[in-house]
Formats: sequence, structure tokens, C-alpha cells
Amino acid sequence: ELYTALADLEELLHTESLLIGTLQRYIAQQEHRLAVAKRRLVEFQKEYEIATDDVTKYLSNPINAYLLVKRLTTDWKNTEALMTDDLSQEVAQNLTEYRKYLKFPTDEDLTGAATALMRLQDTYKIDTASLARGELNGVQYSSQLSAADCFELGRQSYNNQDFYHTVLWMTEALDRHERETNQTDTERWEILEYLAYSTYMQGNVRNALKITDELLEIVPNHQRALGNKVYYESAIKKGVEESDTNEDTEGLHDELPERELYEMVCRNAISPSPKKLAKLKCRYVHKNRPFLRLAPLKEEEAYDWPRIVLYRQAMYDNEIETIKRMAQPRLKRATVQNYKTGELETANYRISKSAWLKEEEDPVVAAVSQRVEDMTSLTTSTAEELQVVNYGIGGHYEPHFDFARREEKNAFKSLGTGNRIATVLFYMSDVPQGGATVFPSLHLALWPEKGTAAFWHNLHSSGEGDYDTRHAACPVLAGSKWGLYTFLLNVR
Ligand SMILES: O=C(O)CCC(=O)C(=O)O
Ligand SMILES: [Fe+2]
Repeated sequence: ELYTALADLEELLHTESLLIGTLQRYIAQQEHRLAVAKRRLVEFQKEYEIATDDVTKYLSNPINAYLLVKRLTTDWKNTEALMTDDLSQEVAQNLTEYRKYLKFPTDEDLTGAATALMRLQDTYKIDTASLARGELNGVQYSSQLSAADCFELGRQSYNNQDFYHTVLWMTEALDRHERETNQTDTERWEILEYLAYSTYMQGNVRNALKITDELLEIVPNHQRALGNKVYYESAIKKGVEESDTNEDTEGLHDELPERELYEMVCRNAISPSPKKLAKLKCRYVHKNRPFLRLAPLKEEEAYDWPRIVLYRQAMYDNEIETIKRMAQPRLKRATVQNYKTGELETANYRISKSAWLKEEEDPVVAAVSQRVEDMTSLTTSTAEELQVVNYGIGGHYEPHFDFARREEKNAFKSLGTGNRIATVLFYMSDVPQGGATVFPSLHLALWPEKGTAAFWHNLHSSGEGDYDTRHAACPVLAGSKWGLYTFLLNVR
């Protein structure tokens, strides 16, 4: 899963540079070969013309007779070798070697990267055309997508049976195809075929028929399209009308499904009321602890109930660098616990890479761990190891609780401890766009800021889970997000 973290993508650039070199060498070789072949052709043609000009005269000359024989033996053998001698064999061998030791993304990576794009498109309500222009919320980031690129994204969605996005991307592909001057390999009718079927699957038979007619104008004997046309027409006759999927989502925010509320908070389209925010306080924490005496922690309330606090500049840049450096080689796709079996497994609702660090590994880890105690007044002796998390583009963690519910029998069994009383998370990077930590029911978003830590209790003092602490990590829209998390545990 290379697409899950930015760090791994860098290695793909190394792979690409070697491939570009190979392609360059291949072209140079082939061009040299063609140049030699062209020269030979000119020579052969010249001699042949002289010979046929006056055959008898030419052949009566013993030197010419010799040259003709030579041309068709040695010369032609050399030329034949030039034509058939497979230099590309060497290139092929090179490529096989590369496949063995270089990092290559898999088809699964491609699907993952495409799915990530769709997730961003939905969460941040980015229209397909701007995304294809390489624009994220008005900021130009990357190069444009071609009609062929959009077609490929549409095909990916189609293969995932995601007809909603297939329609969006095929429509964009069609639009770009029309405007592109050096029209790509993607034929217009191919786009139309995908578009028609997905439009039908989306419940719009009339449009599906219109698109199919357009296809048939280009390829009149397209068998599948002809079959579909008959089918769509009879469906319309039978009165299977398109279902109106435009549900009105007006109304009170709290009645919205969590998914929508979550995405709204991610987009900053909703936030706690000004009245709520006005009640929040800021203070400096001085305690008789070494770190705090040097630099008192700046504590800022982000929410009052449940109490969620932020500490600015809670981690130094050099600590961040050390921790990232230690974690980098150990990063692995993050897992979640199957609440029935207790097994750890990967899931699409959590896409990031993580690594664990032990206190004894480095003084920096111990120092940060100590700071967690200072901030929380809770002991870290029963805390889980510090977890470093790296989210790549589109990386996210959908709404969840950090504490285990009663029905989750096997939670924390291996640790031999109780439930997660509290969560502390340090942001080890800024995130240019997206990537907030959000609490959907509180309408609250914490925007990552390098060096800031967030802290909240997951359990009421009774030991019961606080359901208002349900939270999520919004998909990263631009850049990458680094976090350092620790969960403080109840002693059992
Ligand atoms: O990355 C974030 O902002 C939150 C992560 C989180 O909730 C978790 O790892 O449990
Ligand atoms: Fe969490």
C-alpha cells in the first residue's frame, strides 16, 4: 500500500527516474539502428539503379559481379542482423531486473489512489472540472488531467461499481476530449459507452438512451450499444422512470446523518456557535515539573464539555525531526481491531501508516512521554507506546471512539490493561488543506498545527465511555499529516 503515505511515494520517483533512463537508452539505440539502416538502404538502392540501368554492361564488369555477390552475402547478412538482432532483449532484461528490486505500485495502489481522489472530491465538495484542472479549493497545485486520465479514473470507479463517480469522470473525459487538440487514444465512443451504462445504473434511462444514440452515430454497428438501445427503449415504454435522487437535505444539522455532519465539519462548513466559543478559556500551566518550569504550557480550551484542550508549542522542532526519523523506516499500514474477533486488520475507513516508539529507545521519546504526564496529570506507565502516524493524500480515519465499548470483549487483552481514559495527540506537521481532527456531534474541528497537542478524556469519571468524544481524522487534501498519539489507560 504505497499510496497510504507520502514517504513511500518518494521512492516511486526514484523508480521512475530509472525507467526514464532506460527508455532514453532504448530510444537512442533504436535511433542509431534506424540511421544505419537508412544509410544501407541508400547504398543498396544506388547500386541497384546503376545495375538495372544497363544490366549486361554492369554484369560484364567482374568487379560489379563480385560486388553484387558480396551485397547479397556479407552486406545483406549484416543488414539482416541489424534488423532482427534484438537489442530490445537487453532492455527487457533490464526491466525485469528493475521489477525485482525497485518499488513499483500495484493495481491495488492505483485503485487506492483513485478512491482517495473520489473521497476528497466528496468530502470537500470539489467539482470534477476543477479537480481535473489540478485545482483544490481555488488553489492550483498540480498539472491538469487529460481526457485519458479522466477516462482512467472513470474506469476505476466503474470497476468498483461506483456508477456515481463513473458518470462524473466520464462526463469530464468527454468534455476534455472535445477540447483537446492532440486527441488521445481514448476514443469518444468508448467514453460514451461507459457513460451510457453508468447513467442507466444511476437510474436515468432517458439520458442513457440519448448517450447510446450518440454512440451509434459514431459506430453504427456497435453490437452492445444496439442491444442496450432496444433494452432502454422498452424500459422507457414500460414506464420505468428515473428515480429522483435529489433528496432535500435542508433541516436541522443535528438531524443530519453523521456522515454528512462529519464532512461538513471537515469542510469548515459548520462550527460551534459563537456563544459556545466565547465561554472557552486560555491559561498558562505552571506546575512543579522540570519542563514546565523552563517553559510553561499554554493551555487553550477548544471545547468545554467534553473538555478538549490544546497546548501550543508542546513539542520542539528538533524533537519532531528525531521522532519522524525514527519512525520513518518502521511505518506500516495502520490496522483496526475487529470488534467481534479482536483481530487486527486493515480497513478502508482508516488509511494511514503508523509505527510505535518505546520510551527507552531515545531520550526524546522519554521526554515527550514525560510531557504527556505533565499535561494530563495521568501516569504514562500504563499508556500504550507512542504511535507515530503519517497520513498521505486522501488518508483519513472515519468517526470512531478511542475507548472500547462493553461489547468489545477482547480490547486491550494483550496489554492487560483497562480502557483508554484519555487521548493525547501531537501534530507534527501543518497540513496545507484538510486533515482536521473533528468531533462531528460537537461541530468541532481541530486544525493541525506543527507542535500543538490536543488532549481529552474518553471516559466519564464513572468509567463509562463519553459518546460525545466520537471523532475522526478528515482526509488530507494537500500535503501530508504527521501525528504522534498516545492513549492513557486505566489500570485494571
Ligand atoms: O489523526 C487524527 O487527527 C486523529 C487520529 C485518531 O483519532 C486516532 O488515531 O485514534
Ligand atoms: Fe481516535
